[in-house]
Amino acid sequence: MTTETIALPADWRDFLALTKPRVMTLVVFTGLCGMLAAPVTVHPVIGFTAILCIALGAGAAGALNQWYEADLDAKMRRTAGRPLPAGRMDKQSALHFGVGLGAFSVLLMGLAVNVLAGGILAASILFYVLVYTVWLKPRTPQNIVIGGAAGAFPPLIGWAAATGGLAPLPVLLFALVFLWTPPHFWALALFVKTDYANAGIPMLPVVAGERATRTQIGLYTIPMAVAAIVPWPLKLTGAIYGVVAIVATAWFALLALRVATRSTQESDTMRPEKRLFAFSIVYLFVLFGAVVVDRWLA
Ligand code: HEM
Ligand SMILES: CC(C)=CCC/C(C)=C/CC/C(C)=C/COP(=O)(O)OP(=O)(O)O
Repeated sequence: MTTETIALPADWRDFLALTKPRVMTLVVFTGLCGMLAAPVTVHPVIGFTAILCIALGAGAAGALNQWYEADLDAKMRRTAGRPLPAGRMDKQSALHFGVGLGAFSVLLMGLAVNVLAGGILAASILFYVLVYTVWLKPRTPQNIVIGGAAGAFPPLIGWAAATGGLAPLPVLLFALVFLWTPPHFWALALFVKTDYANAGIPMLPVVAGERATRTQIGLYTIPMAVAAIVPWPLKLTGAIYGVVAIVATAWFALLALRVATRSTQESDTMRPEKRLFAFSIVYLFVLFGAVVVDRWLA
């Protein structure tokens, strides 16, 4: 009899889980909206290929992140059930899958769509894996501020895929996701703080405490709101987007203000923090959807 853990064979669901499919839906949506916001008509085959490449590239980034962090993921309740820490997949398969998928997505984007879109896709995968996952995440609570740039690239990739160039609107959309990431993540970090502390990851609530994290959430919401609303006065979008952005941003700001100004009791349920985190996701879907509706209806 042996006491060794026998790894169960991974099936397609485990490979899908490696790509972090739920997070990636929003990544792909922002890329799609970046593409549809551009003032050109994209050939459907090129458009479909570009979106497929963003999805595969983002999936590759997620797989390489999980390959590198298998030991850390095993220490956190939220992530312990993932294919690698749960022993359903060996690390080499995850590495091969991530590298293969990433190379394929970048090559396909570069060859079938254009070199700029392929180049930014490659940069976002490398940024997420090397700059965020390997370098910053284990070292500094500013990890997600700088590393978060990786997740902000898709609107630029979508726009570049459609036009072969860049313009002020996708740059502002990049800024919006970039400035949105700290309130999005730190709201969650407040209620999964113990997980990060157990795994020894220096996330802001663990290192600087809850009070400082709440203040930072409030502070980042201000430039985020500016980036969200400013495309309208700059005439980069029309009034449909402007009104949606103002209403949704006001709502976001109220939830963020509640989180920023509150003191937490030990037994607290963290409801305002959970609401801000949940709304942060709806917020980006709504704003990016509004950019496209505005472009096509106005
Ligand atoms: C460094 C930046 C970011 C960090 C550290 C971060 C972290 C997280 C974490 C830990 C979760 C918890 C759920 C899970 O384990 O899947 C989550 C959920 C989510 N994140 Fe982020 N995130 C970041 C940036 C982004 C970006 C750029 C997007 C999309 C544009 C995004 C979209 C989402 C979505 C849609 C969910 C909900 C997933 C679900 O329903 O399970 N995140 N994020
Ligand atoms: C187009 C392209 C390549 C995009 C890259 C996508 C990207 C950077 C998404 C960022 C979102 C994300 C899952 C962060 C969490 O990482 P984490 O390691 O802190 O979360 P975890 O603890 O759940 O693993």
